[in-house]
Amino acid sequence: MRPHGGGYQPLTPITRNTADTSLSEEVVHVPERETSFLNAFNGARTLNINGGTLTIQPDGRSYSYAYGPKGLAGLRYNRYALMCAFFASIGGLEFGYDQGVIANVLVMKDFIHRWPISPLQKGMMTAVLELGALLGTIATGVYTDRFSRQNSIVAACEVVFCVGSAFQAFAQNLGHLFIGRAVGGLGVGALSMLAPLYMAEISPPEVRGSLMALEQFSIVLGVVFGFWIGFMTRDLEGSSSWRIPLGLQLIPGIVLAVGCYFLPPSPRLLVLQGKHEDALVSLAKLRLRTPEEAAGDPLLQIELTEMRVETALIKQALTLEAHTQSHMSQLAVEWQAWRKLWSHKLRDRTWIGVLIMFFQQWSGINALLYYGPTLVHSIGMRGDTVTLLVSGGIGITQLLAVLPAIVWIDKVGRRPLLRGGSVAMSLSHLSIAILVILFQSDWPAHPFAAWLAVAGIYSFTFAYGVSFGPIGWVLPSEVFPLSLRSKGVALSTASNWVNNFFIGLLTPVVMDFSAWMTFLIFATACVCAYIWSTYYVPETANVSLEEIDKLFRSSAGQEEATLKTEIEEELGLKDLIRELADER
Ligand SMILES: O[C@H]1[C@H](O)[C@@H](O)[C@H](O)[C@@H](O)[C@H]1O
Repeated sequence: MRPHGGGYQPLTPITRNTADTSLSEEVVHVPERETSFLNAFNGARTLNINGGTLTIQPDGRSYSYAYGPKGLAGLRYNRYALMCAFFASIGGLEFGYDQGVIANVLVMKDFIHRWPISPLQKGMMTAVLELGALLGTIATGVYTDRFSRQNSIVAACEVVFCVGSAFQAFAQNLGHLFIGRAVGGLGVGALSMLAPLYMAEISPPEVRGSLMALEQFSIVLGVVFGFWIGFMTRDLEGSSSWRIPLGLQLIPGIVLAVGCYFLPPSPRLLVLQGKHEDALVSLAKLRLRTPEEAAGDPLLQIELTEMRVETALIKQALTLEAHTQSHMSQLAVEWQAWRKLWSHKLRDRTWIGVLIMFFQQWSGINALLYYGPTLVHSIGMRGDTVTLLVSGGIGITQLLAVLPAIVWIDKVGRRPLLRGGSVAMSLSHLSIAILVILFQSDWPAHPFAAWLAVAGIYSFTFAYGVSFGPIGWVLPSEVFPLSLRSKGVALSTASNWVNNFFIGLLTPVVMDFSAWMTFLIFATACVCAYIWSTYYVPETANVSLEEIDKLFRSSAGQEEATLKTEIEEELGLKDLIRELADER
């Protein structure tokens, strides 16, 4: 028997008013043809519930649900969640915009004339934002669960980001610019983890990947805007050439901060904070149900109960630890929570969060974004064409590539995209390395080979853009349990910033030493990424966030599994599924 008084309040059992729902067994709308095909073999039943489906396996216990079809078609059924996710992703736009704009600003005539800084200082100007972002990410991981997700986003935008951008745009000396970038970085870091976190928490399982890939869409849209706006203003007279593009980033920051007041709160965070009624209201809104429908809708009840089960499970575990923690300082409790991410139960997931960002960065995308022009320069191309072709082109290619990712990520799943993407990325790097070895001594005599190398850059970028680009922002928010999700995502985002920082630092050094070796290093990283995604990454597509626990069951322990089953029984989840399974 599970010990009682274990720290979670038993909740009112689920009461379902079937009269309010359109529950029918005859399959009016099955999300996937394969599902019904498979069902015919394994005896699973698919029930249609208010436009969504619940598939119950013959054991009467395992189930999966969806509010609509998978992939793009499902977005129509989740248009409100889509709108909210799209809005939250403006946080990513800010992040990409800075990357796009800074490359242009640092080479603008007025800027160089006013502040003739050394290459090292230029590097520091870029890196200080990354370091600020790293700090912002970790700090957000510490504090965010105490507030609503919207308030955290507003704080990141208003207080930190807007102050940072204003400092940059109105800078009177280098110090202002430096401070502006460091402070702005704090906000960028906070937003880069808060937006995916919120998006994962409001998304239904069947379109979660597509909705979350919007983060990457916004980041690269930001890169494209930043690059082209900087490109257009760079010949303006005086400081407006760089003040305008730096100042323009205030606009999306303000739009996001104001719009946040209209976003529904994250139902998962509300459950974690014990506000179950509010969570149901928010969930109903997100799933396009009226409050009256919500009370009797089995899909909503299942989703909400799964969240309650997980929270109860965590609280239970925390109560067992409370004894140890009662004499600990706040700081020690916080430290304990971070350490838990590396406990044997959770470290598989933590590695996934950290490594996906490691491989995303070591694929070499930012080496191309930051130093691509230098590279293409070395293969005999000059002037504006170079910058346009590489920096401008890479942004646009990434933007185009994210579209198929949005369509496929839930249909074919995360793993096939990661595996296919890493093969294509390593082949592209490898061919560039070979071309460099063969023709570096005389590029002008081999224009075809030079263009082939440019094609290699583009094919790499496209492969990255459908795989590690978007999935780097999807996977971390999916794999962690509710109580540690914000810290886990913070750690994974921190891995993005740390590796991003090292790539920026090391690429010019290695490139200077040997261009082909640089590409070979990236090719090797992509081969490792292939092995890793094949053997270590579980498929999280179409699984609810709470059910993802099962994918890691191997490391979660039998004791916890039994406890979970008991809590599911107690909160009525099992009864609800059984009742639905028996209903004729
Ligand atoms: O996903 C993004 C995106 O691909 C950006 O272009 C890149 O600069 C970032 O570092 C990365 O995290």
